[in-house]
Amino acid sequence: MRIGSGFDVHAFTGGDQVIIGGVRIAHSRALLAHSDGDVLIHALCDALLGALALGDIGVHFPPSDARWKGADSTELLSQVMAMVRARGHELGNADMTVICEAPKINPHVPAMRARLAEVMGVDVDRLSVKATTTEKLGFTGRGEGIAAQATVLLETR
Ligand SMILES: Nc1ccn([C@@H]2O[C@H](COP(=O)(O)O)[C@@H](O)[C@H]2O)c(=O)n1
Ligand SMILES: C[C@@]1(CO)OP(=O)(O)OP(=O)(O)OC[C@H]1O
Repeated sequence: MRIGSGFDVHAFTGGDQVIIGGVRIAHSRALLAHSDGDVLIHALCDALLGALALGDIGVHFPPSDARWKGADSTELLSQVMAMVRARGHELGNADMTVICEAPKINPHVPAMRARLAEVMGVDVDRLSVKATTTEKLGFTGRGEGIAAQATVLLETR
C-alpha cells in the first residue's frame, strides 16, 4: 500500500468558465494556466505520482513544453493512471477538497466524481470530492484563485 498527497493552485483571470474535476462550470472568471487549468485534477495527479515517488505533474508534463498548451487535464490524469498501473498498483481511494469562495462546487460534485471515475477506470465510490471556503481569508478568500488538495491510497494489484 502507498499513500500520496497533492496540492495545486491556479489564479483567476478573465473568462466565463472554469474546468474543475473534468467538469465545465460557468463562472465570471477563468483559471490562468498552461493547460486547461483543472486545479483539482492537477492535485490528484500529484497525489498519484507522489504515492509512487514519481515526482510531480510538472516533471512529466512540463509547462515549458508546447505539447501541454491548453491540454485537457483528463488526458494527463489518464496517462498518470497508466503509470500507476504499469507499476503494479490500483487506486484504493482518493479524497479531494476544492478550496474557493466561488463558484459553488457542491452542485457539481456528482458530475465530477462520475467524470473522474470514467477517466481513471475506477468505481465512483472510490472517489470523494468536497469543497470549502476559507471564510474570506487569504488568497482564496479574496477570490484571487482556487486551490485543491488530494490524498490517495494505492493498493498493490
Ligand atoms: N466553493 C464552495 C465552498 C463551499 N461549498 C460548500 O459549502 C459548505 C460550507 O462552506 P464553509 O467554507 O463555510 O465550510 C462546504 O462544506 C461545502 O459543502 C461549496 O459547495 N463550494
Ligand atoms: C499541468 C501543467 C501542464 O504543463 O501546466 P499548468 O496548467 O500551468 O498547471 P500546473 O498545476 O502548474 O502543473 C504543471 C504542468 O504539468
